[in-house]
Amino acid sequence: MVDNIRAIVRLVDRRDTFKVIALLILMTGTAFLNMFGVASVMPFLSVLADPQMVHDNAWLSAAFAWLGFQSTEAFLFFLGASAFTVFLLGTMTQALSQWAMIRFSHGQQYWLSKRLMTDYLRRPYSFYLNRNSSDLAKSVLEETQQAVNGALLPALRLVIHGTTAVAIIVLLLLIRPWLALVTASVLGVVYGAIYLLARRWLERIGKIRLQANRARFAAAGEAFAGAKEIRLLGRERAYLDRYQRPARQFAHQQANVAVLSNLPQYAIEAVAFGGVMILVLYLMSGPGGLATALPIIGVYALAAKKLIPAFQQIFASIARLRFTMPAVHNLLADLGDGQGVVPLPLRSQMDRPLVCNANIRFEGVTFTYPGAPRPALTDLNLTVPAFSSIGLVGSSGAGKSTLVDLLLGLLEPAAGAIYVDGQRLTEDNLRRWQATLGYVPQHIFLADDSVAANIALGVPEKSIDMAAVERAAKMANLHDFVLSELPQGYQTEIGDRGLRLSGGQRQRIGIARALYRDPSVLVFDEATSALDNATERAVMEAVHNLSKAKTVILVAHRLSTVEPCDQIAVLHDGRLVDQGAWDVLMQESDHFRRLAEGLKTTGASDDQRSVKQAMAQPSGLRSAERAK
Ligand SMILES: Nc1ncnc2c1ncn2[C@@H]1O[C@H](COP(=O)(O)OP(=O)(O)OP(=O)(O)O)[C@@H](O)[C@H]1O
Repeated sequence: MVDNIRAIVRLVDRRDTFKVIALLILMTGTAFLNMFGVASVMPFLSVLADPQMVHDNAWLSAAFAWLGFQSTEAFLFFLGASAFTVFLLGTMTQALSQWAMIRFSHGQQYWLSKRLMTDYLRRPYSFYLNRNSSDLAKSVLEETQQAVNGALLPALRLVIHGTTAVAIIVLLLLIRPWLALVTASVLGVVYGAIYLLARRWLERIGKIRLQANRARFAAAGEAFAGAKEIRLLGRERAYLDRYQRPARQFAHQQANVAVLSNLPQYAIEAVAFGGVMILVLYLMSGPGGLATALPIIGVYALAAKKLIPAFQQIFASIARLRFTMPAVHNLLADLGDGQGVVPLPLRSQMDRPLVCNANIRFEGVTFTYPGAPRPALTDLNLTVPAFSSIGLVGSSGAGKSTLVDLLLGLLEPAAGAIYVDGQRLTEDNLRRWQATLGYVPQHIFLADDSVAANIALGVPEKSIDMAAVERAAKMANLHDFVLSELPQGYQTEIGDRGLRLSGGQRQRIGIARALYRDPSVLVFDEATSALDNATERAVMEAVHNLSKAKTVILVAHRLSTVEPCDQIAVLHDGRLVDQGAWDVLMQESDHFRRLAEGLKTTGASDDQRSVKQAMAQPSGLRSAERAK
C-alpha cells in the first residue's frame, strides 16, 4: 500500500507539487459543496411538509426574522432557491475539479513520457544491446499513458470521491446516526466484499496485460520490420498468430477490468432502491408521518444520488489501481534513479571537437559483452597515426566491430584504455571525441525524410548547410544520382525507412552523412559491402585521398578495399595478431594470407558474415535495422 502510494507520487513531476496541492484543495471544496448541496434541501422540504416549522424550529425562525421575511411562501421560495444555488455550485465545482484533474493528468503523461524518452536516450550504448526497440517505444508511448489513466487519474478520483463520500456520510450521521451507519455499512460491505474477492485476480490479470502488451508490440514491430523476409518465407500467418494471441489476451484483460469496475453499480442500484422504499415505509409509520419523513427522505434520495456514484468511482478506481500497479512498478524500474546514464551532449562539446593530430592508441584494451563467456577483445595494443589510413581485417567474430565500437566510445574497455594524442578517453571528453568522428555502419539507418535531411541527420531543416550536403554527396558518389534520378533532387522524400532506395544508394547516403560535418576521423565498418565494384572503387578512392587530411579506419570484408591503406591490422579471436602494409603482410603473415586465400576461394564468407552479424547485433538495433 505504502509502496503503491510512493510509486504514484513518483509519477508526478516534482515541480508540479503546487498544482497537486491546488487540486487537493479544489477536491476538498467540491466535497464540502456537495455535502452542503445535499443538506440544503432539508430546510426546504421541512417547511414544505410543515409550514409551521418556520416558527417551531429555532434555526429557521432566526433566519426568517434576520432576513426580514414577511410571508412563509416567500421564505419557502427563498429556501428552494438557496438549495438550488448551493447544489448548482457543487455540481459546477465538481465539473471544474474533473477538468483540472484530467488536464493535470494528461500534462503528467506528457512529462512522464518525455522523462522516459530522455532517460532511454541517455542510456549507455550497452543498454540497447539487451533491449528490444519496440519494447522501449511501447514503454514511452503506451505504458506512460497506462500509468496515468490507470493509476494517477484513479488515485485522484479516489481522493475526490472519497472526500465526497466521507462528507456526505458525516452529514447523514448528524441527521440520523444509525440510519447513516446502516447506509454506509451496506455500501461498504457490498463494494468491500467484491473487491476482496477480486483483489488477487486483478493483480494477476494486470501482470498478464503487461506481458501480453509487450508480446503484441514485439510481434507487430518485427512483422513490419521483417516484412520482406516474412513475405518470402511465407510466415505471415505465423506472425499473425504471434500477434493475435497476446492482442486478444490484452483486449480480454482490459475488458475484464472494465466490466468488473462497473458491475457492482447495478447491484448497488437495486439495494439503494429497495433501501429507500423500506426507509419511506419505516419513516411514514413513525410519529409525525409525512412531515417528519419527507425532509429525511429528500436528503437520503439526494445523498444516494451523490453517494452511490462516489462509492462506484471509489471501487472502480481501486480496481483499476490494483490492475495497473504492476505496469507502474515496471515503468518506474525502467526509469531508474538516473544512475549510470550519460548526460545529453552540450552544444559547447559538439563545437569543440577533440581533434587528433598525433595518434589514436589502444593500450591493453580488453572488452567482454555482458553475459558473454569470453572477451570479444583481449589485451589489444594498437596505434593509429593521425592522417593515415588503417584497415581492420579478420575472420568473422574476430572482434573488428567491437574494436570500432570501443573507438567510437559506444563501449567502454573493461581493462586498458584508449588515448587520443595522449589524452585518455573518459566520460568527460567522450562527447568532444565523438564530435570529431564520422562513422558509417554496414546497415544505414534512414529517416522518413528528404535526402538532404538524411545526409544532415538530426539537423533542423532550416539549419541544413546545403553546400556541405552537396560536398559530402559528391564525395560519396551520390550527387549525380540525386540530381539525375530523384524528382526533387535533395528535397526528394525517400519514403518510409528508405524502402525506395537500393542497398548501394542507401550506403552512399550513409557515407555522405558521415562526411557532412567534415570530421577529422572517419570510421567505416563494412560500409561499402553493398556497393558494386565500380562505385566502391570510386568511393574508396575519394576516401583514400582524404586520408592525407583525415584519419581513416576501415573495416572491410573485401581485402581489395583495404589494400591501399597505409597499414592493415589483422585480428583473430579478439587479439591483434599481425600489423603492417599489404605487401609486408602478404609475405610475413600466415593469418593474412589465409584470410586472403579464404576470401578468394570460398566466396562463402559474405553470407556467413551476414548471418553472424545479425546474430551479434543487439536485439533493439536488430529490429531497428531490419526496419530499413
Ligand atoms: N551484443 C553482443 N553480445 C554478446 N557477444 C557479442 C555481441 N556482439 C558481438 N559479440 C561477440 O563478440 C565477438 C566479436 O564480435 P565482432 O562483431 O566484434 O566481430 P567482427 O570481427 O566484427 O565480426 P564480423 O566480421 O562478422 O562482423 C564475437 O565472438 C561475437 O559473437
